[in-house]
Amino acid sequence: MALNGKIAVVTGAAMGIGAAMTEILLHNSAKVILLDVNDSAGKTLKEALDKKHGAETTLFINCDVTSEEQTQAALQKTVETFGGIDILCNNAGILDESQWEKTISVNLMGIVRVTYLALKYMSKLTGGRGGVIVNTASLAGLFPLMSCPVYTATKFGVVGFTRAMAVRTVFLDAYSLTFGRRKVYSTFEIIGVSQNVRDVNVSDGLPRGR
Ligand SMILES: NC(=O)c1ccc[n+]([C@@H]2O[C@H](COP(=O)([O-])OP(=O)(O)OC[C@H]3O[C@@H](n4cnc5c(N)ncnc54)[C@H](O)[C@@H]3O)[C@@H](O)[C@H]2O)c1
Ligand SMILES: CC[C@@H](O)/C=C/C=C\C[C@@H](O)/C=C/C=C/C=C\[C@@H](O)CCCC(=O)O
Repeated sequence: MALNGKIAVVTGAAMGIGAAMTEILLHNSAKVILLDVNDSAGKTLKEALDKKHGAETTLFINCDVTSEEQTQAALQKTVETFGGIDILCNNAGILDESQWEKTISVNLMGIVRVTYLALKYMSKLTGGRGGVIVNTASLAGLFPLMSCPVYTATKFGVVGFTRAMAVRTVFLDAYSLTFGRRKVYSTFEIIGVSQNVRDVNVSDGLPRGR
């Protein structure tokens, strides 16, 4: 996907990997909506990005991905402001074994929540223009870290959810098509593991890899 002109939502964008994703997207002429629960860090980064890339290229929205209401409002404001969503980077995450319920709520439930709410705007099945969803997992989603079992569980969950959604989306797209040859793109990528499901050739209605 060419990034220039695309509208990208990044969760946990105020610092760390999310801030780095934001810089790369802006460097490639995408517009970025930064969602983060840390209001001061988000506003500070927005000020710096305004000077570097121009104020019209970003929007910071204070948003807790554990809140359905805040997430829905942030995505709605994104679409009202920029006209749609092409890219979703589900990046927000914490590592805190002493707060295991919060860890599950942010790392796994947060990604499911933002994905499902964003698909209402992104999916071609509901009037969207399609796009890409990138979920940040971890090596801890591929093999267990004995030092952080709950974090590990959330990241295994992210990997599983992402892989299942990648196949499901292509499958649904394939079945929503009239039979015939048409390219269907659906790419869900995980940091560390890339699950690309694309270029599905639909003939008998069953998706076939290239
Ligand atoms: N740093 C690493 O070594 C590493 C390795 C593998 C995977 N990861 C994953 O990368 C992602 C980012 O990690 P990081 O190292 O940049 O962490 P970080 O702590 O630097 O940044 C995380 C950001 O997410 C935000 N955030 C936390 N809870 C939130 C919530 N409920 N709603 C909205 N925003 C919230 C924080 O405010 C912060 O700005 C995480 O999912 C993490 O699990 C990190
Ligand atoms: C999520 C908040 C962020 O700021 C901190 C992230 C820190 C680590 C993230 C994790 O996804 C990556 C872990 C990778 C570990 C890789 C190899 C060894 O360190 C494994 C050590 C064995 C163990 O700790 O059990």
